[in-house]
Amino acid sequence: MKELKDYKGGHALRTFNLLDEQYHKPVCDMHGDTMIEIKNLNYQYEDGTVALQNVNLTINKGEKIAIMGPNGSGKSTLFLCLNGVYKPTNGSIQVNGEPVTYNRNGLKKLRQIIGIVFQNPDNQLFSADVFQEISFGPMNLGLEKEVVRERVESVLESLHIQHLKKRPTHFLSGGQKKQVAIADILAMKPEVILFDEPTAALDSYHSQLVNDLVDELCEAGITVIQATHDSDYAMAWADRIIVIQDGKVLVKDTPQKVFENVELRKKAYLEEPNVLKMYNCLCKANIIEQTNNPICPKSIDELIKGLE
Ligand SMILES: Nc1ncnc2c1ncn2[C@@H]1O[C@H](COP(=O)(O)OP(=O)(O)OP(=O)(O)O)[C@@H](O)[C@H]1O
Repeated sequence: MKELKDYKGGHALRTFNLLDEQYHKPVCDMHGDTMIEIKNLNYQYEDGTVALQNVNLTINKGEKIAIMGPNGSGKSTLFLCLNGVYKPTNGSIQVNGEPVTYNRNGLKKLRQIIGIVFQNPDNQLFSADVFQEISFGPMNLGLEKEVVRERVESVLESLHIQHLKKRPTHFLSGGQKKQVAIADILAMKPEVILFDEPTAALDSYHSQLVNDLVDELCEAGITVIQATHDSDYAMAWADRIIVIQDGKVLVKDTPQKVFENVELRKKAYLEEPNVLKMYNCLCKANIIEQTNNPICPKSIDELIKGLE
């Protein structure tokens, strides 16, 4: 069993036990194996709104993907298609090489593989108390009561929220609801987790908790796809950024390539990451020689280390 680092200040998620029966996949270099293949995906809402148009994407196992784009560009709709809440109007989605089927069994199988943490936890939590809430998914999988209990306890412990176990879900604070919504999904042990703006409405302490958890999941080999408006975070965290606008994929590339494209940033209302601003200033002042260092580091920490 591999254990991850203890968290700064000892306050956060403690260790997340990897490679126990928690996850199916061992920690290894899984990049390169296709996890999700989306072909010509279109989605139109009942009122006629076309939310996704001709989306083509390949997402590899273990990849860290940030989905960015202005409000209303189609990020949440894409997530809901990936989790089978919406059936594409046209096009197809393959997961682990198999096309998604929209009957009961097909959707059950899909949701075991792909979990979604909704932007607003009130759309996700519906059980009377936290224990019941987190048990719901594993119970639905038909697991033994004792196995379900163990899974719930383990997830509560990993997230450091054992104290919430008996609390009514509707009395929880926004940050606590978000943690329980994440626990819901972890208890299902998915291979892919979709986080729809996971730190929106969280204070900096709880944002850090969520970001630390995401890092642990990635280290465990889970494929994580996050919708975010935070350029600094996406620059530092993502392997690739997919930019969506008006339901279409504008670009899918490394964070550096995406953010260095000034036209694209303007078009998609993406903020310039601070590290890139600083890098450009240092290049202009000849403190960094751009010819020798043509790629902007992903974070200010890395940039400073490079100057030492
Ligand atoms: N239930 C619905 N019925 C009709 N149109 C919808 C519905 N839900 C979303 N839309 C529309 O679909 C488009 C894409 O919305 P979506 O929520 O996917 O965008 P988003 O990129 O996630 O936005 P945000 O960054 O604001 O969360 C928008 O034009 C939105 O108004």
